[in-house]
Amino acid sequence: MVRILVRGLSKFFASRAVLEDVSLSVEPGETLVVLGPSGAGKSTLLRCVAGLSPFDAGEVQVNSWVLRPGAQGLSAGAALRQRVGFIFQDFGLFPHKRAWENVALAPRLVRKLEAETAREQALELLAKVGLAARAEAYPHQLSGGEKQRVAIARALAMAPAALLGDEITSSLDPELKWEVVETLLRLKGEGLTLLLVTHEVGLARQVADRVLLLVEGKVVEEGPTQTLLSRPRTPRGQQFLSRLLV
Ligand SMILES: Nc1ncnc2c1ncn2[C@@H]1O[C@H](COP(=O)(O)OP(=O)(O)OP(=O)(O)O)[C@@H](O)[C@H]1O
Repeated sequence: MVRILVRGLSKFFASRAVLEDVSLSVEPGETLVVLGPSGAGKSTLLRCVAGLSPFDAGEVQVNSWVLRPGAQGLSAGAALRQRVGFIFQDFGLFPHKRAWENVALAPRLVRKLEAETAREQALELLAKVGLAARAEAYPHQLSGGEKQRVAIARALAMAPAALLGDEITSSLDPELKWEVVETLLRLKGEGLTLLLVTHEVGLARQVADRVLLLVEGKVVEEGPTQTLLSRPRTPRGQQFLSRLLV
């Protein structure tokens, strides 16, 4: 079971703060959706939590892994990513590899699984995300929703106890979004800790236990999904949500 804690995280690009004193927690098995407009700092926040980007102040703690400011934090991030899966907005699949090969690659290289074991595991994971019949397809032969589900299966192949997802439904048509939401709901049911960032209120409403609003690099407010989305407490939260819901 994984708990994610972020305390007082700040990050600057040149002298401009893109994240300012951001704190959040995701309890084991909980789904937190960070909601915010374009440029709010959502991707940057997720990359800091995954140990993919250095930050300037604060601390990220994922169970016993602690990431601190500077480059040293990034080497701790490499160990952390063995237990935490990261799903990128653009899927990040290898175009010349079949769906199952994309899923089997990291277990082969990092966990040193035998080829046949890695293939069997990949086929099982593709079945779990509803893609058993598409295992032999190349990414260009898959729809956006299918590609995203292969990316989820690939993240699951490292047996993560938590998944971080960056705008994982934003590029999909409405009917394909549902395929991914269904997959997320299933994973949530299995007790995975999920931290998702998005500008889509619909995704937050469908999967989040709690929502955190991030605007211009600052936490505006956070709370249980239904309460926060229907009755934001702060003027900035009200302003942000009314703009999104128009
Ligand atoms: N490498 C970089 N160098 C300088 N500025 C950057 C860099 N990466 C991001 N930024 C800036 O940091 C701010 C936050 O960007 P970020 O991508 O985290 O926002 P976001 O909320 O994920 O936006 P979107 O929803 O549009 O992806 C933006 O103003 C962006 O221009």
